[in-house]
Amino acid sequence: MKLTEVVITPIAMKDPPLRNIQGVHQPYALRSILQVHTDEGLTGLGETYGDLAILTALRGVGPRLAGLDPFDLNGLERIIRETLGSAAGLATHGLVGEASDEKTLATVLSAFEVACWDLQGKALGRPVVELLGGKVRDRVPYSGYLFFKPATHTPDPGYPADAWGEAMDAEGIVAQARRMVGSHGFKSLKLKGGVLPPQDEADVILALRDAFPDHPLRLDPNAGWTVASSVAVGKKLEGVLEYLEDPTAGIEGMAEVARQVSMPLATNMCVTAFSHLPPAVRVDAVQVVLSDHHFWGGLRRSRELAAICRTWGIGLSMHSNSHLGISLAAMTHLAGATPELTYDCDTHYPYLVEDVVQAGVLEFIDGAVAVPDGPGLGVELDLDSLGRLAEQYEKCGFDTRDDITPMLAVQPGWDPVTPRW
Ligand SMILES: O=C([O-])C(=O)C[C@H](O)[C@@H](O)C(=O)[O-]
Ligand SMILES: [Mg+2]
Repeated sequence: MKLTEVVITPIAMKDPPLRNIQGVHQPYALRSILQVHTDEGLTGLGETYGDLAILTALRGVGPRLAGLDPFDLNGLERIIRETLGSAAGLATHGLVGEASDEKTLATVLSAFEVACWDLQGKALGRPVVELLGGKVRDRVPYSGYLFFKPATHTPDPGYPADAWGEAMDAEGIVAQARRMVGSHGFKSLKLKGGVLPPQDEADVILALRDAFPDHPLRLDPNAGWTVASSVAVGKKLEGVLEYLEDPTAGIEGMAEVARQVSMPLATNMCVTAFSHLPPAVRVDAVQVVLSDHHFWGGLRRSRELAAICRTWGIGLSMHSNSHLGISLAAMTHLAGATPELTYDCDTHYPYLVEDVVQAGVLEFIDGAVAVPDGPGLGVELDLDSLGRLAEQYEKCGFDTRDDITPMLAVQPGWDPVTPRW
């Protein structure tokens, strides 16, 4: 089997005004959807960031893949490395640490690698989870991801407001959590912080603890705090959080906090590439790494990350950005075959109101998604929906994620500086 043609479609999907340290989500989140065709009539699917820089890099690689065997993942990496050359070092959005050549390569590789896994599974009539070694769990548990948010976007994007309403205080977040748990059955909760002053966010966590006495809780201010603030919150929430995620910036800063608080520290910001692991291990900066196949280089490399974490006694969790069903399917196959993943994975999926894959395969029951059992990723592209979201991309007026500009519309003069507190 040989690859013949790659079709890359940028899409825009409606996204609620979710707040974070960098500001607020734009009314549309951008993704790139890959269809990788073969001479045997099979099509492999991939999904990654939709930012123009990544889209351009993907488009540069696509035509170079003609003739490649989708089982030749080393060959895939070689071609991508050669093609990117000095185009590496592109900025990736989404609060996942600094850009680097290593990360650009990993991001571009991942998008095509997942499509190749999909093709391999389709060719063999086997789900991807079996190609990764088989299921270690039938259902993958996800955590309910809570966000501070206003009720509507500013300015009005011209479509009806999302169904979640405002959540800018403890009462709003507890109500959002009740709704998340009620509709999806999540058994753990993560609060995106970096929005209110740290002690207020700690109080929101305490309110969640009262409302959900048995749910493991996480708080993630995306490196918005100083070491001193991080330690103060860490002490206040001792015994309350299952982990504190990226309270402060950098390996050294995280190590300083880790020395003074009792709960594990987790990251998807200071350890986001293999080269970050040795310095982080040396100073015991993080006790949990959030994997993310989109920027760690795909499913194979995510398994390598899992092995390194196992070796060094580091816990493994999973990060997400706003994503569609192809990504959720890939995350679920990967987690389904990765025993080291002992924490519930993150997902933004409950905020999604439109998808490019058929309904009914990826459902949250008791907070978990069953590993799809169809060949490959087990999801099919809905071409009508893809066309509609592609049209939305053309009209939406964005080609790159930017949380700062819409925040300035909400609050003129707002200062994006970090650490903020
Ligand atoms: O765990 C994280 O750091 C994230 O999920 C990063 C994302 O960019 C999130 O903060 C968001 O979507 O606003
Ligand atoms: Mg995080």
